[in-house]
Amino acid sequence: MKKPPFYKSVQFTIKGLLWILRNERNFQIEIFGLIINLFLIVFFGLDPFETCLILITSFIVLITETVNTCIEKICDYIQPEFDQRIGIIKDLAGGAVLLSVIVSICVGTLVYWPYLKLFLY
Ligand SMILES: Nc1ncnc2c1ncn2[C@@H]1O[C@H](COP(=O)(O)OP(=O)(O)OP(=O)(O)O)[C@@H](O)[C@H]1O
Repeated sequence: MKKPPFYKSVQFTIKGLLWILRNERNFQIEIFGLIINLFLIVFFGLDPFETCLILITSFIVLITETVNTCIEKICDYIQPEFDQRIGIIKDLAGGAVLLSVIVSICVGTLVYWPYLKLFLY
């Protein structure tokens, strides 16, 4: 198959991201989380290092969710019936999302806590 031009490849990837945004509830929730983080970054005036930490961990969650959805789609395509091996593959992919969410909560707590303390007391 002939390789599409670069701008076409970019169009395909944007199509993929729009698809996941329209169809996957977890991805929508995580995008909402990113929007809240963007608001908090501006509200608390985080420094560049803290901003990078929050953005990197937020995007790691979105990336793992995208890969998880991709793995689920492949699994459903190759084995629509119940299969224990498919079950463990999907559980592992879901586990990767959970790990990324845990690290983003830890980083978020460490970064925001000093600002929250100042804001509350
Ligand atoms: N074909 C299958 N065979 C065996 N177990 C399956 C199969 N499909 C799904 N499962 C089990 O059900 C769980 C949920 O799978 P499903 O495809 O519904 O993902 P989901 O609910 O959309 O997950 P996520 O919230 O991560 O998007 C899997 O983690 C797995 O344990």
